[in-house]
Amino acid sequence: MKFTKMQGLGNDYVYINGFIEKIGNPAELAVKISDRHFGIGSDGLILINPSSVADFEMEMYNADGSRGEMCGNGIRCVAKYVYDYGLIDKTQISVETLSGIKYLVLTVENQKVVQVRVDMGKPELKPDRIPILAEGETVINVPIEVDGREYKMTGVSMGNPHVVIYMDDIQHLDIERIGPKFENHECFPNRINTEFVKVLDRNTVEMRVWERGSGETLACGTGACAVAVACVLGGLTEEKITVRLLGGDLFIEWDWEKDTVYMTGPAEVVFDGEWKEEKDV
Ligand SMILES: N[C@@H](CCC[C@H](N)C(=O)O)C(=O)O
Repeated sequence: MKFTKMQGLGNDYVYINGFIEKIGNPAELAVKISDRHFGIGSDGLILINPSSVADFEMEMYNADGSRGEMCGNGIRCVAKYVYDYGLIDKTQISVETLSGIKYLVLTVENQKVVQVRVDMGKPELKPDRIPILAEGETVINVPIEVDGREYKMTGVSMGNPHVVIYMDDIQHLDIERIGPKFENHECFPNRINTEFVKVLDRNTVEMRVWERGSGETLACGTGACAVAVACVLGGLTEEKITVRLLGGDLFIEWDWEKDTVYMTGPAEVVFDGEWKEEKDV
């Protein structure tokens, strides 16, 4: 089975061309290939499939085999894959995801995609699946107790669920300890992605992320969008911001008039490879 490993700001996935390869059990394969010692090593698996409603479909799995509705860094890499490997020659494409169809604009240099701008769609402020809230309530600075300490969380769904937590010091945060406690908190029966954020100025924030199903990653595109929305709602930043992640910067804009969030960032190929027959699932 042929694959391509790609990364967007260090958020790395194994990509499989679903036009050619047929995968019997993608969730199981995601767990095997993501293993950084016994597999290829990645934050998860992404299948690029035919679609009847868009140019392509993105089918995304986290490292633990769970399904993600959307993946911001992943969808930029899908765009690079389909253009660079000759599946399409347009620089404006559509991709079907579990959270709807996304529209992407590709920047091409020397016949290769170097950057992608994604219309990530409308942020949902009504939190999905947070039992502590009454019907219709939004999650803006709502208290939550985690590991014996009270935090204030802002919940934003970018197709997948996120909570944003502000902190003065994210560098020394013990994310391996606190991340799973948010992810598996009783408030989130479907688990959650958590962004720990320090606001630097009105146009710049830095964040670390604990992703549902993958743990700490170097970047999260949907997470960066959720952070931008939360910061605007909290009066902390302008609508256009740079989000500094461990793997590099993303440029996020919440366009009020269109009520959509744009994410712009890079996408890179790491290597092509072949998964050995005897390991197939
Ligand atoms: N890294 C992604 C998000 C991947 C899915 C997430 N872990 C979930 O389960 O919702 C991104 O760049 O958006």
